[in-house]
Amino acid sequence: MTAEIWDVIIVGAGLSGLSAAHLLRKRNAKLKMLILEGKDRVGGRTVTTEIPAANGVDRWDFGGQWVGSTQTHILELIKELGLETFPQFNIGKKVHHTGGPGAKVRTYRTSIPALSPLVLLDLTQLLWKIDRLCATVCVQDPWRTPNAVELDSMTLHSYIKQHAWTAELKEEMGLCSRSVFGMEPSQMSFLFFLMYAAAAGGVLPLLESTPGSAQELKIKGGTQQLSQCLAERVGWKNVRLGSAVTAIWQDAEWARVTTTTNTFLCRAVIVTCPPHLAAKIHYQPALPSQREFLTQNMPVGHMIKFIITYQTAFWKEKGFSGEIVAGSSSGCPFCVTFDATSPSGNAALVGFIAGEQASQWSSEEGGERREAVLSSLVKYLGCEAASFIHYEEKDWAKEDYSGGCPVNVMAPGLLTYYHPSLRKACGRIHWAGTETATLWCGYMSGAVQAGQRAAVEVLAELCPMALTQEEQQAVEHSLTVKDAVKQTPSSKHTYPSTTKAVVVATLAIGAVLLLAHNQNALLKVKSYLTNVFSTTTQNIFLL
Ligand SMILES: Cc1cc2nc3c(=O)[nH]c(=O)nc-3n(C[C@H](O)[C@H](O)[C@H](O)COP(=O)(O)OP(=O)(O)OC[C@H]3O[C@@H](n4cnc5c(N)ncnc54)[C@H](O)[C@@H]3O)c2cc1C
Repeated sequence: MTAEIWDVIIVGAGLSGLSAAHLLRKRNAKLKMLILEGKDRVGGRTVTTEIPAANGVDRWDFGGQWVGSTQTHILELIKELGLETFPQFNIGKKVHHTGGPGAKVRTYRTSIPALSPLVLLDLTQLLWKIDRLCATVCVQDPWRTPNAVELDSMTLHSYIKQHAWTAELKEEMGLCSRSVFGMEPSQMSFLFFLMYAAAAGGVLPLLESTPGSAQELKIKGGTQQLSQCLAERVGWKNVRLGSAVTAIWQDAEWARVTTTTNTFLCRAVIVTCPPHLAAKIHYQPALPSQREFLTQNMPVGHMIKFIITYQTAFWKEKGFSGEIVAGSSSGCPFCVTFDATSPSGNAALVGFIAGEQASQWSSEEGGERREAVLSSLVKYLGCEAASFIHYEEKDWAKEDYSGGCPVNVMAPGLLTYYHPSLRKACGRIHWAGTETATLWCGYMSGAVQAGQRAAVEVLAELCPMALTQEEQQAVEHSLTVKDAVKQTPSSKHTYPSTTKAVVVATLAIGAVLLLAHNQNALLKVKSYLTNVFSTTTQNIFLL
């Protein structure tokens, strides 16, 4: 069989692969470029599906959904493709249930969760510490972060255990980890968590649905349109669906890319699949052992996303926003829900079963999972929740060529010893995909940034004249630590002033409560102050 000859082959028609293709096409219309995709659709971890709703049918996202105002790469793409965004509805009471099934279900209206003053104090001190550490992280080269080896040798769980005082906050942090990564805090390196947060501008933007955060806006008509529009611009004839790449061979002249049915020759390859799937492709010659070790040890999260449509948004009528946050001890299968009413007014809720809850509920029958979700919704929002129009869910662990979501994380030790190989090209092979991004890594925006970066690398090899001066410099000189830190949006996001006020108030109340009633807590305060003192001293010496 004779092999087809192309200039560039891109593995994966998700946002990263199609963004790379789009940039290559814009810079050099003559480049012969082919995108090979394992699924029978474009979009990868974004998929928009039509389901029954109050006014007939409507479209909802079952993968990536929200964008935020600091996510410049995705926002520019949305604008370029002529798509529109609309804000996430978050007005009204939010429901919060942690502390065990018997604990009181609380409601609150601000961005500060309904926690006791003591837990709020604990939360504030923990976030403050983590955000200070985030500011020291070099996202581009995380192994250069001060104390990198120590930070990378612990998990998020061990850091929380050491630095959070209250059991409720520990549960709260588990919940956050589950809803952001689809993973438990014990499964990821603390330095990885810091890097991920730093790439988003801090911890708060990962969690809130306020300006600057990850859950601020949604795209009218759904996010899969981004990939469909990109495929249109690149040319559908250059996208081959149902074409999973199984092997990539390289020699001095060519890269040979094979699928189960075809072989292609090309001068450069961009691999955009998530690291655990990139590791399944056979490479000849073998990739450097650092790269192999890295990708074989980057587990992917587990999320089941569900949408439930209703005749009316009864929760809004009752003064609720639709946001429910429930800890694993509450007995609720999901960790979080939000209002998902469509721009055309079809009422819906969206929710996530994630981390250990996803692995537990994934093995149950679909009907049982649905009943458990509904009974929790009835408990938190009222009996109207039982009268739904349609329930639809997607278990991403069962999706071919994804095998989990939303992102791959790194176990302890990987960042300090193996991370340089994550983005470093191996001969003719360049690496993209959201996991390789330095801004909003793990998000759709990161996928676009990473695809564009890989396209620039390929242009530098195949047609350097197509690069801007800035791009040429970026390729020639890998960024310095200082520049990389400067690039992260961290300085843009500050704590809301209300949070600052709460810090002061809760510090005072918490201190009085602690000292007056609890000998054990007194010891914790002492150990905390000693810790702050020793960290400050250490930092002074590190300066
Ligand atoms: C449930 C869920 C919720 C999310 N929520 C958000 C959110 O609200 N906001 C946000 O910004 N992000 C969110 N994300 C993450 C976001 O969707 C991803 O970061 C982004 O889509 C990743 O794009 P990518 O191109 O890097 O990877 P992918 O989309 O995974 O693309 C890789 C492509 O490679 C293909 N592929 C894999 N192996 C092969 C092979 N061997 N041969 C050929 N093709 C192959 C895959 O089929 C896939 O199409 C969410 C994701 C999920 C699943």
